[in-house]
Amino acid sequence: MTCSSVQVQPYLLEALEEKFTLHKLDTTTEPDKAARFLRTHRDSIRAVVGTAFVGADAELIDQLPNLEIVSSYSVGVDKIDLAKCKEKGIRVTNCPDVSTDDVADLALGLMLAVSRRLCPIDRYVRSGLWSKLGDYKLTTKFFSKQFSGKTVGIIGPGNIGMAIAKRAEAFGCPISYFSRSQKPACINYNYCPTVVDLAANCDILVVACALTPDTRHIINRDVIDALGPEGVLVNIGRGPHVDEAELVSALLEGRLGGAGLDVFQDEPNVPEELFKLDNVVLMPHVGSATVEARKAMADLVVGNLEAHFLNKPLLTPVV
Ligand SMILES: O=CC(=O)O
Repeated sequence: MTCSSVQVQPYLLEALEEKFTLHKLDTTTEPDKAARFLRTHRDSIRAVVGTAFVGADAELIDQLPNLEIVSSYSVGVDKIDLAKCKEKGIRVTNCPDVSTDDVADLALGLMLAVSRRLCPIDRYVRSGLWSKLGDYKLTTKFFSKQFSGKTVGIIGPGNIGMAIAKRAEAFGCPISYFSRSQKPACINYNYCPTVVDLAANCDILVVACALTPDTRHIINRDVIDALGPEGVLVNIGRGPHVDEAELVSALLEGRLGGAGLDVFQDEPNVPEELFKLDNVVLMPHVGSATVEARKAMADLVVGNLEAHFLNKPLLTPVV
């Protein structure tokens, strides 16, 4: 079995080491070393443990002639070539549901942090400005805005989208949503048939859908312009959902009110222009990074592998 060892917690590595023969592929290593690793182990590898950052693309799959299963330590499976797996009869599993609450909590945290400018105001205290300059003032720089009651627009009312909607409702926020068709479970929410329509009719727009070819750059210039200079974008989905160059220029030019971002186009690289903006909150892709969720995810990864090798039904199959 191979596992990208840089983003997984020791608990998962220990469990994998205890139950399987584990070969750890350090994906931060030079390409030569990774190629040597694959040449050495290619025939013995029957399973790959992927992550939200490194999955199994066509090139990797083609190098592993005996690959039977990809068990991903993530909800999203956008880093796995699912069509290729299907074609080759390779099974794929992920970790749904166990991090839903944590990702939704982070989305709410980002909405609150951007609206109330929590990060720059925290820096105001840490840098000693409170005692030096006196009480924090409603200057343009730290302009804090009410979150309660704002209209929240959700792209993708799946498990995570609905968990976000439920939380935002508790803050008195009316909910609107976009998906390809109206959802019976969203009877109390306002359906918008296009993303531009949704952006034009909400204060805070949240990306909570899966990344597919259809949803790549679902946040483009038209959507950003519809959201406007008072609007806030929150992305807890995947970086490529957003046309990042458009987002950066909209924020720099004041055409968008703010952004709370947990994911980026080219992680771990974040556009440096964003670092100086007080209306932007940046997270290093940590939506599911709680001790509780990550343990449950690790248990699912191992449980799926055990089920596969014991010829039992997979716990959370994707393919
Ligand atoms: O991004 C995190 C995940 O897909 O679990």
